[in-house]
Amino acid sequence: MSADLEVQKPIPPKQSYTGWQAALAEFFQFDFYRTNFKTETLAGITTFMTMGYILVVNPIVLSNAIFLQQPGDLFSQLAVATAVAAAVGTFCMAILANYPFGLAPGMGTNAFFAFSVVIGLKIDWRLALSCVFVQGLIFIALTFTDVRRLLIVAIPRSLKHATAGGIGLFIAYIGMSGDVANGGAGLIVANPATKTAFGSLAEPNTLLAVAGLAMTAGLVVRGVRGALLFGIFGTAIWAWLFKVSPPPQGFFALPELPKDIFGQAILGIANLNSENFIDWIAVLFVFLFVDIFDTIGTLTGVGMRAGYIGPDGELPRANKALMADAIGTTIGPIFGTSSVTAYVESVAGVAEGGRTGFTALVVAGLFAVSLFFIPVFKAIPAFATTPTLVIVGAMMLAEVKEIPWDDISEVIPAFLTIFLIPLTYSIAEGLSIGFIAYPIVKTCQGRAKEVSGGTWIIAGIFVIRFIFMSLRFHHSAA
Ligand SMILES: Nc1nc2[nH]cnc2c(=O)[nH]1
Repeated sequence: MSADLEVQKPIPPKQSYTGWQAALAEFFQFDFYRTNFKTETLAGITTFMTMGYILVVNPIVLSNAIFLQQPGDLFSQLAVATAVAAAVGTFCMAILANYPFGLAPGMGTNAFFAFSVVIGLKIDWRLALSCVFVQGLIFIALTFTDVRRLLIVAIPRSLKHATAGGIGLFIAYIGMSGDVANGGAGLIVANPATKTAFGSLAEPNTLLAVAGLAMTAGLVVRGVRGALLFGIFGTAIWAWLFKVSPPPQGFFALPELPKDIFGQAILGIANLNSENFIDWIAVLFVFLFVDIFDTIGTLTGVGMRAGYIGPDGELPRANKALMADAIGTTIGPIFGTSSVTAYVESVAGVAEGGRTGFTALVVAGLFAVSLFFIPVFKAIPAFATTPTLVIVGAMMLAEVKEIPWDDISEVIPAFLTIFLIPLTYSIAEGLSIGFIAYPIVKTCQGRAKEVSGGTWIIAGIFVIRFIFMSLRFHHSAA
């Protein structure tokens, strides 16, 4: 990222720990990454705070589709399923891959699950969960075959930078476009004539999000440690003091075990019959595609920001990171939630200095603990995370400076990727359009030889997928 946007932080000196702290520091390679417990813990809390909204939003989305008598009646069980899936996936990321990435059910696929698959295609929610489960198993198998690592290598370098930049816009868009009715900032709102428009500063959520942004930006530019986290808590406290959103109504609450959903993903396979089989397979491939490319896009984009991607374009330990994601995706539906993915919000912790799996361990621990403190997390309004998401988005966008802007054959695919990731609300869609454009533009310029075999193959698969999707779903997936 560019030096003028970077929050300049001194590199912490090597630490000398003893006992269990030394063992942990060695396991997570603190010396190699020049980090320490304080930085990693702060980073973990920051990432968790920016992701925490999923504990409330995911159950809201899924409870439109997963219910017994009426929508919403399994909300509490879905909240527990969300926390367990996020904790397990993130824990695997910490232990297997030593990366500071938080994982949770993705916001793209949960809406696709609820509105397109269960409500639109009328596939029973148990059967839809079985789809996610089987997709997770295929994901694990693919990781063993090394296919996914090869996919990462096949992404042209300019598209990797473009994905990082696109994620920057995406994360800021997530932060600004949350619905006021759900505690969001409402800075960008839906508009029937123009699709989107500027919200209203007469809305208290919006006004406080803007004030929080000014405060957080002030802290960040002055290089205050923990600025992003202060931004979240500061904005939330203002919201409570000004009675814009209610303060925590309690502290501790025993979680409701997901007894009505647990295991349905496996039992649900029994509902498969000759009538729904084709749709089930089609949905399975959509989940698989979105999950693989969302994860790869996120790992590459956030990995670039954290400085893991070397000049060879490879992400070290990619297969382990992908395996953590695949395990999360396989376990999630057993508890009752849609695919788990590496979260773009992880970049907030990276911006706070988080570099190792210890950051992820803190995130996983907080997700596990959150099971008992749902009232507190429920009280932090989504708009309190807007300042952090916007500032981190600005930091990530700086990645696009690495794109060779004077070479139009690199610029067109890169631009399409940057532009479409936020506007389609999908890293996978933005990346796939860039992938298709890349060989086309290069060939038109007479430079087809510069395109690797892997890029041609993936672009071909994407073309087939788009044709298939438009025939089967009439609209794009998550
Ligand atoms: N990568 C990623 N990050 C997210 N953050 C919120 N939703 C998503 C998602 O679907 N994918």
